Amino acid sequence: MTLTPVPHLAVIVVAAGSGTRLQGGAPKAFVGIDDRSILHHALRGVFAAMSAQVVVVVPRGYEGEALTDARNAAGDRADLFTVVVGGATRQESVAAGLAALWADVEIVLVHDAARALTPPAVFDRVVHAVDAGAAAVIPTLPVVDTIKRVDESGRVVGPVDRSELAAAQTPQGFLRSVLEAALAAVDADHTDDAAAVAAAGHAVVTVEGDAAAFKITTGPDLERARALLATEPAASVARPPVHSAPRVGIGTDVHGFGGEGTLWLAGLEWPGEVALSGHSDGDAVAHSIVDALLAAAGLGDIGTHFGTDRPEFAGAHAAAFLSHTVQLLSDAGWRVGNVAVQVQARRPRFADRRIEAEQALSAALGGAPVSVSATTTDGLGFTGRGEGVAAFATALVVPV
Ligand SMILES: Nc1ccn([C@@H]2O[C@H](COP(=O)(O)OP(=O)(O)OP(=O)(O)O)[C@@H](O)[C@H]2O)c(=O)n1
Ligand SMILES: C[C@](O)(CO)[C@H](O)COP(=O)(O)O
Repeated sequence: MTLTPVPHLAVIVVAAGSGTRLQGGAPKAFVGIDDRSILHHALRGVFAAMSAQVVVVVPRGYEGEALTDARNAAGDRADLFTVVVGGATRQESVAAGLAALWADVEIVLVHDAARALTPPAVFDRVVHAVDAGAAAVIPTLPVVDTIKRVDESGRVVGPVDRSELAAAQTPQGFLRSVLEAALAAVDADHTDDAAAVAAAGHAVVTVEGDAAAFKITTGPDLERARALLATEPAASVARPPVHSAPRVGIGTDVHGFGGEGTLWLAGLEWPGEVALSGHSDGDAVAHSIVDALLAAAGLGDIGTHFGTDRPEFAGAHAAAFLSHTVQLLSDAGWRVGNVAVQVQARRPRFADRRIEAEQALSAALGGAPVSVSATTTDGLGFTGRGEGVAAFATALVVPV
């Protein structure tokens, strides 16, 4: 992973456009490329390229979705992003992003979410050019088509010398003071930030862009992005692990006796024992593990993913809960390190089946080590009176 070590740097990701040319059924940044949105892929690229404040500018009403995308892309760098509402034009959205910058930011990049597959190397080139002294830097590609000037009726009125043209991309990089002053003084709506800065009298320099930094504007552009991700995900866009360190989590669960059928606990059936009650099988041991894993990964808790509105988990056993949790973790870039769980119960007696329980839970977690311990509470409390079972779990998750 390339992490550009430039202090006082921020990236504004503008994602507040409506996508009228794409017609994707949602604001463009929230349209899916694969199972992830354009914004998610754009933010993954940004977080892969650098460690900096990231301001995400979105349409009103999409702040929640943007937070989820940003959280998934940022991994353990969630303290670095801010989500703000944009304006009616791209320029207004950039201004909204600028207003949210931390006080110590000196260099700012403005990046289109729509250029979702921009490689980290483009960010590097832009940042290094600003860091080396340029007030304004844009990545460009040469224009490859023959260009004509046409009139309103579509009739060609003359040639254009393409040798003096370049196609502008993003991220565009600026000294913060220069961009802020240019946008404060601007009296026209420009389609990119470099135009506003140039209108304010500053030189704009170019660095090499990249074909993969194309802007998803129309349906065929979206198809191109889909094809790139499907055929060469590693080459077309950086999809690195976004977490840099393991994390721990804690979970507890309690169920009372009084359910129907036989007891299920710690992933095992216990013939002859009274069942626990609950929406599922009442397996407090498995549920505490789910909570510990989700907490470790920052993915909420069991109610977030297995609420009573999920009929498929009614009566479900540990394996269903744990394997789905492993999938949620995997989607967010985590795998299970290990789990330790303690069960407090007068019955059932765990001594003879402790290893069997560890093996069942481990298998449901795809082989991660699970330690199970059990204790009574000397007759104290609801577990001591034999009214129910309590379980306490800790879990370690590690970056994939
Ligand atoms: N009011 C706006 C308009 C555009 N953008 C952002 O600016 C980038 C480039 O704009 P464009 O590709 O033109 O996006 P849209 O305006 O959404 O597309 P269209 O012009 O087809 O409606 C996009 O990431 C878009 O989300 C923005 O943040 N706020
Ligand atoms: C900023 C930009 O992506 C540079 O090419 C572009 O100007 C913005 O998109 P639009 O299609 O011109 O609105």
